[in-house]
Amino acid sequence: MSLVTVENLTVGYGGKAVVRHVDLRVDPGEIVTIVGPNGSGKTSLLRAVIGALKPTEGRIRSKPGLRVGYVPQRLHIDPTLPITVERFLRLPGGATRDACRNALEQAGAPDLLQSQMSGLSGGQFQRVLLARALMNQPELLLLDEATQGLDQPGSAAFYRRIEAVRAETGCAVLMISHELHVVMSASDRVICLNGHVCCEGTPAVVASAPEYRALFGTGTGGALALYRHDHDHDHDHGRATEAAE
Ligand SMILES: Nc1ncnc2c1ncn2[C@@H]1O[C@H](COP(=O)(O)OP(=O)(O)OP(=O)(O)O)[C@@H](O)[C@H]1O
Repeated sequence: MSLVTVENLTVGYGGKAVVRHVDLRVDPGEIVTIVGPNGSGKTSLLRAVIGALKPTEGRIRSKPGLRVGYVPQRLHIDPTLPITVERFLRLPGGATRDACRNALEQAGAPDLLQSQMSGLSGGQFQRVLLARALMNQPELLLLDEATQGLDQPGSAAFYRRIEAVRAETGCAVLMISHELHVVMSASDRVICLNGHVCCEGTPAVVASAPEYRALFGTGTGGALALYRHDHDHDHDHGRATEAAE
């Protein structure tokens, strides 16, 4: 059974539709990436999936009792507020210190427990947000451009961690990214959105689709070659994938 099924979804603001007639499915354990230009409705689609935006048409069905973890695009914390990572992670539901440690380890940031939130680098901050999303052992992890502001090696390392989390926990991932060339190797399926679904399929199929190239140009040719090179072999998802981090 799919974790989430979106059927003929239309959502918008003040009577103006920004996403029209979208079908989408996320199955257990798969990584699905949504790409699309600015303003194409990616965040609105994700907000509808988490129930924060009501459909004007169509419907969204979730597996009963589905545990979801959400990593937002950005989160503002008052820099003058003294709050440690542990306190931040324990805030919502009074989690134990061990649970915080485990989540930080899964997020690839095992040493940050006592760090001040205001002293974290951009990459560390995103790892902490990932840890927070992992606290309730989600079956579905939702990421909204979770690497915004990170440099390319930082983004690539983050997405390698996401792949490792999937391998370790078996969770499915639905994520938004501008950087198809960075997330390609971490994605099973890609959906290209521009108000509606322009094209979808494996990363290689989408990167070479005329609809995708019309939106993003042909500059992904090199990335596609890289992807093909990297994927000229079988994956062992059970193996640690972060040796290069
Ligand atoms: N709260 C809101 N009220 C009114 N319009 C909104 C609201 N949020 C988004 N929109 C509009 O909906 C459209 C889609 O926005 P959305 O944020 O979903 O796109 P996006 O693909 O995630 O963009 P980006 O890549 O820039 O983050 C945009 O035209 C935006 O201005």
